[in-house]
Amino acid sequence: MRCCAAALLAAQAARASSSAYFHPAGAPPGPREETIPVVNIGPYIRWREAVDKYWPHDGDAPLPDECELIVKKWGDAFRACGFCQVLGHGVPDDVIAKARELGRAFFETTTAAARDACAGDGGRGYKGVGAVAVAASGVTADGASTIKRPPDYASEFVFLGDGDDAQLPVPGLNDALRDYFRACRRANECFLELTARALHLEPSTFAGDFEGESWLNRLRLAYYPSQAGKPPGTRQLRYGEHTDWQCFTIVAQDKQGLEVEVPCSAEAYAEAPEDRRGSRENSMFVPCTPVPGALTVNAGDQIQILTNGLFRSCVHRVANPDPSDATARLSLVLFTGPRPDARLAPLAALGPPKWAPTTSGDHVRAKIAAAAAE
Ligand SMILES: O=C(O)CCC(=O)C(=O)O
Ligand SMILES: [Fe+2]
Repeated sequence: MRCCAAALLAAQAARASSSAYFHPAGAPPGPREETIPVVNIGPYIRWREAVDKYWPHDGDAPLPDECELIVKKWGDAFRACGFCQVLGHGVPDDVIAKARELGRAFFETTTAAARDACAGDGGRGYKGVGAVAVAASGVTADGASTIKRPPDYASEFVFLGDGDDAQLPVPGLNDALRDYFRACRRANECFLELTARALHLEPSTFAGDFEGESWLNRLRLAYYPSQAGKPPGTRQLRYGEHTDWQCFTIVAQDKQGLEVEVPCSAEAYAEAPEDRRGSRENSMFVPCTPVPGALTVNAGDQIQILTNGLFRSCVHRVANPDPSDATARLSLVLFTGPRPDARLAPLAALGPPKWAPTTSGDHVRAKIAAAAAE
C-alpha cells in the first residue's frame, strides 16, 4: 500500500515538474480556448476590389450586409482578445509555402558562420539562440506583463522588405521573402480599413501613415530549434511573454505553441495550472492553434494606443513543445508599422486620450533596446 502511494506521489511529482516546462499531451481544452475567433474576410476583399474597378460614382459605395458582418466580427475579435485567425486574407498559399521552405533552409542547411554573416544592427538580421529575451521588453502600454524570463530558445532572421539587400546564403530566399512581404502588406491595408470601419471612422483613417517604405514593417523568421531530448532551462520558453510593438502582426504558424493571455473567471484562474496562469489575476494563457489556411493576426501596442485602448494588444508567448513532438517550429511573423515619424497618439474621435503622444519609431526603438539579452 505504502509502495503504491509512494509510486503515485512520484508520478504526480514527475507530472508536476514536467508541466512546468511542457504542456501535457492531449490536455483538455482550457475554459476559454474557443475565444481566439476565426474571421473569413474574403468577401470583404472581393467587394473592395470590385468597388475599385467598377463603382462609377463619387462618394462611398454602400457596404453589403455580408461585409458589415465581417466588420463587426473584426471589431469584436480585437476588442475581446486582440487576436484573430484570418481566412480569405488574399496572401497566396504558394507565396507562404515558398517563404516557409526557403526560410527553413536558412536555419537548417547553412553553416553557423554563414548565418552569423547575416547579423544586422538594431532590429534587423540574424540572431542566434540566446541573443533575445523578449519578456524583458517590459510592461505594455497598459502595464500588462511583469513575467521575467531567461533568453528565449529561439533564433531569428529579421528582413526589412524591398529596401533590404541582405546577402542571404540561400538562393531565392530574398525574393521569396519580398513576395511574402508585399502580399502581407496588401492584406494589412484591408485590416486597417476594417479597423477604421469597426470604430465608425473614415475607412482611410490609417492609410496615409502606412504609405511608402518603413523599417517598422519587419518580417521576423522565427525559428525554434528542436528540443527533442533537450529540456529547456529553468523558466525558459521558446519565446517569452510580450506584446507586439507595432500595429498589426501577421503570423504564418506551422505548428502549435503560440499562446495568448485572455481574461478568465476567478474560478477558471483558481483551477488553472500554475504555468497557464496569466501575469494578471483572472487571466490565463490559451493555445492559439494554427487553423489550416488562416493567418493569425494580432493587434500590437500601436493599434492599442491609436484606438485609445478599444483594440487590445494582448500578452502572448510561444510555449515549449510537448516532448512527444519537440521538433523545430518556424513562424513567419510580419510586424506592420507606419512611418517611424508618424505621430503615435489616441485618435481624437475616440475619447479622452489614455496615452501621451510619441512617435512610432521612438516606441519601437525603446522596445528593441529593452529586449536585447544582457
Ligand atoms: O512564433 C510565433 O508564432 C509568434 C512569435 C511572436 O509572438 C513574435 O515574433 O512576436
Ligand atoms: Fe509577438
